[in-house]
Amino acid sequence: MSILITNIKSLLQVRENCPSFISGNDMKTLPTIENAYLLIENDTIVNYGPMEDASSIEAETTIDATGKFVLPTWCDSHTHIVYAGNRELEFVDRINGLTYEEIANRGGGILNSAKTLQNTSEEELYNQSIARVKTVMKLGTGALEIKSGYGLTPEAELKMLRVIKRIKKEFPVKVRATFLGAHALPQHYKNNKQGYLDEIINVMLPLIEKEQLADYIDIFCEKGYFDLDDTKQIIEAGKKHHMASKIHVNQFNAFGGVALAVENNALSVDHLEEMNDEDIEVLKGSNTMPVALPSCSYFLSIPYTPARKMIDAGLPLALATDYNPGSTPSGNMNFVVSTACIKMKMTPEEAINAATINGAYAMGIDKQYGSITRGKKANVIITKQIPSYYYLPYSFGENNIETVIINGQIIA
Ligand SMILES: N=CN[C@@H](CCC(=O)O)C(=O)O
Ligand SMILES: [Zn+2]
Repeated sequence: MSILITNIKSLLQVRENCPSFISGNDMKTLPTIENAYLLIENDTIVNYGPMEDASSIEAETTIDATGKFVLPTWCDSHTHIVYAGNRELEFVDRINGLTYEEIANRGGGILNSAKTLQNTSEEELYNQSIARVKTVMKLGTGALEIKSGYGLTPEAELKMLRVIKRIKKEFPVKVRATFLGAHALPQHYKNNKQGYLDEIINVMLPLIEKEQLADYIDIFCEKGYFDLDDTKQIIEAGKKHHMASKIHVNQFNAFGGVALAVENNALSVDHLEEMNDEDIEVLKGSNTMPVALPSCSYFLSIPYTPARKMIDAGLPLALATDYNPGSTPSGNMNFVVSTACIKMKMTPEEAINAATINGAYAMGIDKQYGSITRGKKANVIITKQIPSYYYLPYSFGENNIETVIINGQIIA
């Protein structure tokens, strides 16, 4: 199967030799080819260039992209898209004055979702989750990291991870799985946090490795959830089972979690709504990708990750949705890119770099995803006719996507 896209107004994020990620000042550059073509064969980008070089190329399907832009699909490196039910009652509780923390302390929040998930069959969980996966694919997401963490028992965590594995197998979207057993302390371990950590380390992790259910490990490093010592235990246990770490950290409080993650070579540190100078300093020159989740800040009315300060200090930054029932019931990367520009003062170029190649790095797939590069996977968005690519973040809430191609398959 071959697809030739012709007359592309501008082909975005074209990188012959794509670096693993883009940092600091370089994030301001988005390499493009004007009036371009793109050739896909099966699941791979095989060629591209200016239209005048395309005259002799033939393909089974040709798409005329006159007036339209083509760019890599979004790489959403932080989601909890596999969950059961919703939490719209808590949403109304928050409107009426309760805080996220107060809701969690009453047994709502993550524990509420865990209860629902424990009582949901694997088949039903799969069906609820794939409805969301189909939606985000149509919104231009071609790669998804998906976390467990709403199970909180060996049985329910494995149920979540098996659903993720099935999505990985049955959908063209690229999926990476992260084990987040340490998302919250379950009720039955209320006064025995070490007991739960031991269960994660000695019971869950060996089972997960045996069934090859997770690529990465995660923990919610936050006051009232898990502290630095707990985080160290989880990162080290992950290493023993060949899982690099991606850490929820600095969502509400900054207390050294970023430094701990960097020292331990974490692949990413995610949230970062609260950042002090030391956090920025330790990230410099490291291989750990900072990941901002602006939809979460929007939905919870908490600070936005200080993107400007971080990028101006020379750091890279990735953008992701955090799609989950409690803090971000949305998996729309277009909204994330808009919000990053509007609220975090990222330029459109910075936001697109953050949502493509840097997102790919934050989920360990930068060799095959995140840019228009010969040999990379054929994952592209074709926009509607729009005046410029600035229009993508500018027209927030509007759907500017006409066609999505994932793994060489036309999705929408
Ligand atoms: N912060 C921790 N975990 C999720 C939200 C969990 C929930 O409220 O269900 C997050 O990334 O925002
Ligand atoms: Zn999260």
